[in-house]
Amino acid sequence: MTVTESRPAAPAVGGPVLEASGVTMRFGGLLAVNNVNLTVREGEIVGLIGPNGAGKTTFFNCLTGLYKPTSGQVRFAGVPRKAPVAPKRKKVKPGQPVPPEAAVQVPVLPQLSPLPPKPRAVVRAGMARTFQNIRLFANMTALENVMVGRYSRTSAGALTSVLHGPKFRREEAATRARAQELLDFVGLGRSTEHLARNMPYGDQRRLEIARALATDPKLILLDEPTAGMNPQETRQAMDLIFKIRDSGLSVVVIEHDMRFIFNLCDRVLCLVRGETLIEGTPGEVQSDPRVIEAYIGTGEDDDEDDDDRPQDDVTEEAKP
Ligand SMILES: Nc1ncnc2c1ncn2[C@@H]1O[C@H](COP(=O)(O)OP(=O)(O)OP(=O)(O)O)[C@@H](O)[C@H]1O
Repeated sequence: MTVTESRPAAPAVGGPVLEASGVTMRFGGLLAVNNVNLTVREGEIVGLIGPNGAGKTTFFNCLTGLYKPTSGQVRFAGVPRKAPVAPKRKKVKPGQPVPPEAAVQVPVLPQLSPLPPKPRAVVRAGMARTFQNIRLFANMTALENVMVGRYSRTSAGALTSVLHGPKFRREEAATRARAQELLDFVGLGRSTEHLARNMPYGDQRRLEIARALATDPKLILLDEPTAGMNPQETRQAMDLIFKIRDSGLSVVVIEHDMRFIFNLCDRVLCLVRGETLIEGTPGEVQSDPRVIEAYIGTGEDDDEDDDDRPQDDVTEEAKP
């Protein structure tokens, strides 16, 4: 398995941004992730590979704080990560008047796919992520999708934005301008007014990245960013990730496409059955016979001609 091509020279790598030590995650009796360590430095692109069910997404979820690991620790910018905690609701006894704050109904956005729990908690930590399945707001334009990502960064917040309060109006112009800038950055500058549901698949993935970037993260985590892409879209996705890295961010990426990973990443962590098989440079990982062995018999390959493009992914997820 030798698939490394020439890649742009990486800028100097800085200090640790993300440090995971001894991360373990159990689901009942199932040990999905077992004692995994990973350090991601400033300006680094780190790949996470492994056969199906190896624990990649679970580990990702522990890194972002979506899951609280059963044991181990994740530090971001030196600060321990905490899993998001749902806000407590005031209990109302039967027969008692409902307090105004409990009676407020959050307006339903023109729906939309489900958002992960407490995305703002992840954002506040300076991390952003995309998901395996595209989670765009199908009936919103590209610009609106990115603006929604940006609202998690503004003091007005998503609720105020929907209600069009005065604070929202003050911030809207800046939000719109930044969203346009990000669309230009990911190569979607001409698709501003296109509805997400009508955009080509590769563009939808770019749009997701633009929305994640709208939160001004220091680290972006991409879960299978090229799933279902054709070779040209995959090449463009690689160029975009290099561009993101060159803009000063660190990147962690899960992918099944080995050619993509080995050409993109500075370091690669290979998980098998929840445990670290090897962590090293692309050269070290791709020449390790255990990595090849781990994939044999799984039915997985890195054939770029496979047409596994999900159809109507965005509309399926985001149907009203
Ligand atoms: N919420 C959950 N509850 C119970 N088991 C889970 C849960 N999430 C994942 N698992 C199990 O944990 C193991 C690791 O799953 P995970 O999705 O992290 O693997 P993966 O490497 O990301 O796989 P794939 O490449 O197929 O996405 C699998 O056996 C999976 O069935």
